[in-house]
Amino acid sequence: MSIGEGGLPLLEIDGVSRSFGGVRATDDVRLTVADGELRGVIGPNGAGKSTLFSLVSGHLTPSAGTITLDGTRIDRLPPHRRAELGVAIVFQGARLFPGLSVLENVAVGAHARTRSGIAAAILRTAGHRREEREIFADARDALERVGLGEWVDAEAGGLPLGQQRRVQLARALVARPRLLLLDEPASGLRSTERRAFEDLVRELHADGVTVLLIEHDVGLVMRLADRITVLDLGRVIADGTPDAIRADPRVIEAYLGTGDHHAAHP
Ligand SMILES: Nc1ncnc2c1ncn2[C@@H]1O[C@H](COP(=O)(O)OP(=O)(O)OP(=O)(O)O)[C@@H](O)[C@H]1O
Repeated sequence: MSIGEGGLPLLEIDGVSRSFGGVRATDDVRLTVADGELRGVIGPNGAGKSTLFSLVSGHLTPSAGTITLDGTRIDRLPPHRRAELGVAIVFQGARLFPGLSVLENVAVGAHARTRSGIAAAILRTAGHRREEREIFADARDALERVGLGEWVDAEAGGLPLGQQRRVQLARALVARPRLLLLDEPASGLRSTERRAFEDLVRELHADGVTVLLIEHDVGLVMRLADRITVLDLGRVIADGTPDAIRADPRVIEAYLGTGDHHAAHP
């Protein structure tokens, strides 16, 4: 049995729909991620993966249905409130502050759990200074964890894309998330960078981090995930272990598609 199976539910997406005009981008999606699980979400172009990701991160709200994190409804909360509750996001594409150091970029990720607020930041109270020291210590730990311990002082914008993606991951980890959302984290990476990133996600998962991974690279998801949910035209068409998904005729049809509604193949 792999990690996460049979664990308590952490994320529950229940009957979630979201339309854009006449298009049902997600349609009655149900998906439960267990604590400690690495769940992959795949599907052809336009299947609703990005929409689902935004519904969990809080950048979109559902037209119907509920999303709960460890029993707390989050589907109406703004992204920063979800972050405070433990949802951390690595968005598609690197979005670092290029002129800041690697360490500073990661320290920004700790914002979700700071307590002393803006006034303290301006007044530089003792509490704030202590908090700042803690944040930078945690940022160093997170960078060690992603293999960038030697790079803390480097300018983030000068790093190769594979390293930048690691900085993003560290930035998400420093907030000590309960759920790590990864949106196409391997996109744009060269094959060696891609394999190294894959190993890193595997290590984090082995350490107990719960991950929801949305990814175009089906092979990568098959290798990493405990379970995979397959979307097609906004609906869940399959949900199971990588082996079960690989053999599922509906999945094969959705990808190799007889219909002309699918623009791409895996
Ligand atoms: N902001 C929007 N406005 C209008 N239509 C949208 C919007 N976002 C998504 N859609 C539509 O919703 C459907 C699902 O799109 P979504 O981007 O979620 O799919 P996807 O699986 O992430 O696709 P891809 O793999 O190509 O990124 C598509 O038909 C898309 O055109």
